[in-house]
Amino acid sequence: MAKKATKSKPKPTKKGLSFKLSKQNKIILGSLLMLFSIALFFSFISFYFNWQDDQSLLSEFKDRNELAKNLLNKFGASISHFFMYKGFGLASLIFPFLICITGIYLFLGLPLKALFKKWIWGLIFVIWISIALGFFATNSPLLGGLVGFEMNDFLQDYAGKIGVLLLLIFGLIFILVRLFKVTPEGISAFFKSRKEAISSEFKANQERKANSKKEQTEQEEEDMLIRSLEEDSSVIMDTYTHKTEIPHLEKEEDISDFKINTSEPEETLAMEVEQVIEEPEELDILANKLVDDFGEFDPTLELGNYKFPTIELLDAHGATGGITINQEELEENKNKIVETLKNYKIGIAQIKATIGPTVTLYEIVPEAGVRISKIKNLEDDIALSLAALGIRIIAPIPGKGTIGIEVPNKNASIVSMRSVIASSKFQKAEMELPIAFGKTISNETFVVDLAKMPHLLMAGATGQGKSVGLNAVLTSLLYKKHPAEVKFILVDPKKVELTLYNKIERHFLAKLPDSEEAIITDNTKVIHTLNSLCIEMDNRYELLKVAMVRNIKEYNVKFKARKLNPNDGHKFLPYIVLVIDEFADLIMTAGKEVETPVARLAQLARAIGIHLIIATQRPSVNVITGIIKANFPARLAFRVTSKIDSRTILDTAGADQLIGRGDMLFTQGNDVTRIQCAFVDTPEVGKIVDFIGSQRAYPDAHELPEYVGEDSGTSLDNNVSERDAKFREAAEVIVIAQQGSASLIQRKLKLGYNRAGRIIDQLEAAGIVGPFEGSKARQVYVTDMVALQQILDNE
Ligand SMILES: Nc1ncnc2c1ncn2[C@@H]1O[C@H](COP(=O)(O)OP(=O)(O)OP(=O)(O)O)[C@@H](O)[C@H]1O
Repeated sequence: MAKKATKSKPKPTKKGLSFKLSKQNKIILGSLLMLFSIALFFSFISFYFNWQDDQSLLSEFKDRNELAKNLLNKFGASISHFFMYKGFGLASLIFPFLICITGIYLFLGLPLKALFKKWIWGLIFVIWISIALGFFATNSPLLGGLVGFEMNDFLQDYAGKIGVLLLLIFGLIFILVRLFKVTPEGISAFFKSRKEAISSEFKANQERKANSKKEQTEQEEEDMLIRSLEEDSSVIMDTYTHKTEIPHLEKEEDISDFKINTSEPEETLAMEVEQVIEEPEELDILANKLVDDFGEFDPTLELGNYKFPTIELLDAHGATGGITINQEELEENKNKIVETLKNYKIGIAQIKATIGPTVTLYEIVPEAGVRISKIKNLEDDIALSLAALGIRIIAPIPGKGTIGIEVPNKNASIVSMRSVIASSKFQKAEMELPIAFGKTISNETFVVDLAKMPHLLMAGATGQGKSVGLNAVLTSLLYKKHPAEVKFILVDPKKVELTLYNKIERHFLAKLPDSEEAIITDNTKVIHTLNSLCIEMDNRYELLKVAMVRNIKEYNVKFKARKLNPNDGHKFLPYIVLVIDEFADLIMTAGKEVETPVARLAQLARAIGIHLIIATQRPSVNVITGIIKANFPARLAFRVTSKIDSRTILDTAGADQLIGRGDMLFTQGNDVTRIQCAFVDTPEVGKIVDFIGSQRAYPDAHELPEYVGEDSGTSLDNNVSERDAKFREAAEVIVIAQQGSASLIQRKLKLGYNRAGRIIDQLEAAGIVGPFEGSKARQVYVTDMVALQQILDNE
């Protein structure tokens, strides 16, 4: 018994040790334990058949001439004698299992915490079985071992036979309830579960498993019992003869051991709760199975052979050797800056130059006590003395504590699209919609994610590089994205800038269902398209809501993992990039009809993957209205003609001092970055679209939802019964305001744009408002409420 106590104690020691073991050592120790458990198992089994013959050899262990019959010879005979005879009898068979499991845990490097629990339960089982067998199989004490026999003896001295029986029953209940979680409800649920739905059937399965485990152990016990009964008579003899020789057992110790063991399961219960937490994941099993069977959904599969454009399609534009530094020019500019500042009594402590593709940045650290505003005020004077256009003073440079003076290089070098596309920064960019704009003043490739912007406002006077900038954006996306992942909607009122992209209509463009051309050049169609995009946005939001995700990225991940059923309307959602060139022209002709859906899209479309790029020549306040500006945090300015225009677009001056030809300022909120836009020529774009266009395409351009517009009033019929329920209210709003616009109805009556549009049509048909007049609001034909009342009453 004393030995038993030492046997149960090493476990925590082993556990503590294993934390220090290296992986290799764990594998070695694990294998050793597994093999040892096998040896133990076979020697135990063998012991039952040969113990009588081998017993006499135990004292002659060292004698090599004596051989035992046990499968593992004298070692097997001795260790089995110790465990089975002097220990726990048949219950000792649990030890090889426990040792084997320990070996497996170590071998596989599994956490040893759960193992501890197994050992505790294993020991409880060993003791309970040993006492139970000692109690019931009094005729064959070998079944319960010496421990079972002595424990019974001891307990019966105090509690009598009935007391021990009750104790055993209590032990059994304890094991069933704590380990197998058997409850009266559980038992009845088990029988009912076959008739219940699949979820409860799962629970029933667990119980069934638990029950079958129980049956298995009982079966084993029975088998062993039968086998031992066959050897019955001789066992009694020997056991009794030995009884008198049994050394005194340290019963107190054993009992206290038991107490420790029974108190441990309290801790292990908490771990069982974890299994319950895992259950909700069952919901994903179907999706995981689908992924296992068919792999993740691949949106690019339909155009599986699509080849991305190659870098050779782009020109190097002579800029092969990088920037050539003109030392003389640098020195000259530096001297001029120092002199000019000296004239105004501003001393310089330090000066440093960073050479960019178009401009060189001179960073100045002024002497102590010089006011920054003084230098900033001298901007024009410094520009004059440097005799250069495009001087920009940044005082101070954010995060640096220096003052920057940007001076244009005499010979600006072109930043080719090829160089920025080939840059590792762009190639390795893990962004949703990466755009390589060009290079910064410190000659770094500037790459941003359109999906994060999430919309872009571009402005610049004519001929300053806007169209090239738009092409750079589109080219970047064409080089990085598969046709399944992004779709463009191109609005080009000038009809010449973006026509080239017609060739990739069936790959990359999206259009309205009834339109022939994908590139939109007429204003009415722009309004239809914008409204159609609003419908698409609402549809996408609905899909996201059903899928319980927050944005398009999560939605597509879920869809790819086959967790969303296409039969429920789910589909892979490509990003949609709407590009509007000459937005000013559009606002001038269509006014609110354009502004409202654009503002709506800009406000809401970020999460569902619709991104807007709006370019304008005239960044005046009536083009870039407050509502549009507020929703376009990312702004890009090429050279503009006035400080006011610069303020309108960037909220700061500076864009008026740029030098043109792709020199631009970009801001995404606070900092303004000066960038030289990458240059991509029309022939290069031509080559790229030819390359893509010559490949297999989708049957048609990506189709946008249908939108029924409100443009022509000629075919409207004045059917009173089909009027909108809010018709009268809308008419009153229009007459009171004397302004016939759909957006007014939308705002006042809190209606969707489409419904407001339909009401306007009905008002036109009823003769209350005039026809569509582009940017202007419709004329209101009814002057006051009395007249309106008469019209409506006479109908
Ligand atoms: N990034 C650049 N690098 C070098 N040169 C450029 C760059 N961008 C534009 N240019 C030069 O400026 C010219 C005009 O550019 P672009 O056609 O893009 O101007 P724009 O602003 O679109 O003019 P518009 O508004 O009249 O269409 C180009 O033909 C080219 O020579």
